[in-house]
Amino acid sequence: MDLFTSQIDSTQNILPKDGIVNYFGPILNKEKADFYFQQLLDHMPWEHDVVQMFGKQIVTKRKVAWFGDEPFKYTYSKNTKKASIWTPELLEIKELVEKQTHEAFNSCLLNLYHTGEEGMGWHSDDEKELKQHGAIASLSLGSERKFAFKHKTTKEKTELFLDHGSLLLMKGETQEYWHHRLPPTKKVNTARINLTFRTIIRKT
Ligand SMILES: O=C(O)CCC(=O)C(=O)O
Ligand SMILES: [Fe+2]
Repeated sequence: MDLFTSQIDSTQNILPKDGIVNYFGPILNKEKADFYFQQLLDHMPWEHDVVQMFGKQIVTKRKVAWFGDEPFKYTYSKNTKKASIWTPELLEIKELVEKQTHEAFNSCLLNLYHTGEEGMGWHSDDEKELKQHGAIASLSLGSERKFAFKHKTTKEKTELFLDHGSLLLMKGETQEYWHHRLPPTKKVNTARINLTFRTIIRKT
């Protein structure tokens, strides 16, 4: 193990309280991370997202794609989407993420940020379709970006950089007590793809 990787402790909680966030650093080597980045960039059915802002529907520059075990329906910002079924590449990545985290996931939301000027505002991943206190694993590909957490009541902040091929895991009460965001930046001119693996509650 080299000095760089040995400095990342994936068992360390990067939140001071009210939730658990672990940063694993890169779990893919550069060659594999470059390969998946290009594959996903070229072959995902990318669509602009629609979000609710000050009571209005806004079409984002950022694009999304959504996959799952089944054609799950998922509603956020008053917008209902239907999941596509996993591609072979996404299944490979999902298995890798599950092995690292010892968690299981049944869906994935992918985000494509074309440049640093695209980001995602403060939110928590607490939609009613998601398993309560379920783990969310976030794999980053492409340009390195800052990611931030802010406590909903105390406003404490924690920030970190998400590297090419890296994995972040949010679990426990994280979504209940913390917001997170991907701040926009003028310092980055290249694209980033993020995959967030989640658990959707199956309706019986
Ligand atoms: O791009 C990221 O790192 C975060 C994405 C995110 O928070 C989400 O999709 O809910
Ligand atoms: Fe999120």
